[in-house]
Amino acid sequence: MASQAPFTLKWGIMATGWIAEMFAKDLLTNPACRGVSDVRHEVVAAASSTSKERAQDFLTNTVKAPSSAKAYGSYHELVDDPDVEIVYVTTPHSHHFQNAMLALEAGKNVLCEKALTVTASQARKLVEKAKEKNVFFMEAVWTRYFPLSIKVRELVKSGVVGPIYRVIADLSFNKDKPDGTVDFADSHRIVNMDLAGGALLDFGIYSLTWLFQSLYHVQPEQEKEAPKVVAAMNKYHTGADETTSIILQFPKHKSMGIALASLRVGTDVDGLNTGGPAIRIQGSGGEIQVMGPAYRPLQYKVIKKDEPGKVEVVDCPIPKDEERDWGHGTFWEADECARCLRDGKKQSDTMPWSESLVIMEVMEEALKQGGVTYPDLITSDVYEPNGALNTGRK
Ligand SMILES: NC(=O)C1=CN([C@@H]2O[C@H](COP(=O)(O)OP(=O)(O)OC[C@H]3O[C@@H](n4cnc5c(N)ncnc54)[C@H](OP(=O)(O)O)[C@@H]3O)[C@@H](O)[C@H]2O)C=CC1
Ligand SMILES: O=C1OC[C@@H](O)[C@H](O)[C@H]1O
Repeated sequence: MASQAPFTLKWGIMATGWIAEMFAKDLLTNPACRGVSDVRHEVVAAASSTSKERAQDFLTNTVKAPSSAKAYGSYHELVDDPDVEIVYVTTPHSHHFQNAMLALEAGKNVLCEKALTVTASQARKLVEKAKEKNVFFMEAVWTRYFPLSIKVRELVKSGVVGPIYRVIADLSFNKDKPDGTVDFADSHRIVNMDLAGGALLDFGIYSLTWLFQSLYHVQPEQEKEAPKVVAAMNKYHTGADETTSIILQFPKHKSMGIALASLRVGTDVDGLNTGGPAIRIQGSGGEIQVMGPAYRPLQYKVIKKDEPGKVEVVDCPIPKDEERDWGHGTFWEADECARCLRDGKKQSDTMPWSESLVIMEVMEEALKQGGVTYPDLITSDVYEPNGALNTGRK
């Protein structure tokens, strides 16, 4: 019997920074290397707000896209390209609302990097626009699509360690310097308030992802309970949060989660994971541990209360395309986008709009309690197609 041709999704990459490179290279890997045959990807265009030359260099030299891929010197041109079926928004958090709206307004499907937006209101407006335009829209929380995450969600649902009552998740990097600063220039997007920097929106979202994956997402729809939030933040001299701790309480489910993020201490103390798991999913009958980093986990362990000393260790390596010498792990979320589009779905069941919105509400509340206030330009939910965030750097 002849096998069906794979569904092909044609991508346009908006911006040419670090994650754009990781993702575009993943798109260009052979899906067979990860055992996928039903979908495939093409990079048909990339745009840089800096210059067309930068976009061309990105396509030709950085990611080695086919020569037919088009380079644009503006985000506007990218979203107007009829060959582009889905736009991947890879700008700093500050820009996501305006850039994703630009693409949605043009009728494009959109995969938008995390954190989805700076405010919950911005996220709601994007969801409304996706609905109005009848297009696919998803927050790029790639970790959720890892086979490891899928397996851990299954384990949680199966009750292998009993009902889950507590989850502790940490994504922190020790960037502490003896002079009291951290190892990022004040202009760097991770600490720059104009770019919505800070530990929460950059790292903490992954800690929250693990809380939400194992305490919220797995709950039946009719039982879903938005958490109560208690948060504390220490602020860096730029005004961004440098160490953030959030407690989420789900009283109806008798469960709690603790999400941690810091630029001063590291989850992985010595680079060898000697410090233990980044994530502990604790049930009455045992615990599932995930070795970090939280965004790209490669191993989990199951420890049961009634089997003392016995630890099931499962490695989940990221497959590599040997020919392209590449495999970062973002291809699984790309495959999800392709399958959703193939199947006519406008949102992903694994990262539904409703959950992105609840997470944005949680982060907004945490920022409020922590006293972090971002500039008006980047918290506005008024779409400005020709504003600075859509047309070039301020
Ligand atoms: N999923 C993941 O694992 C990761 C996700 N991220 C997320 O991706 C997004 C981008 O992060 P990352 O790639 O590390 O960031 P980079 O700074 O490396 O790239 C961001 C790009 O955005 C464009 N840009 C437009 N306006 C500005 C501006 N005012 N200042 C800086 N850049 C601007 C630039 O591209 P150009 O000049 O071409 O327009 C720039 O190269 C963030 O939301 C981040 O949270 C980041 C790292 C990993
Ligand atoms: O999303 C991310 O994951 C990896 C981190 O290094 C990066 O800063 C962050 O944006």
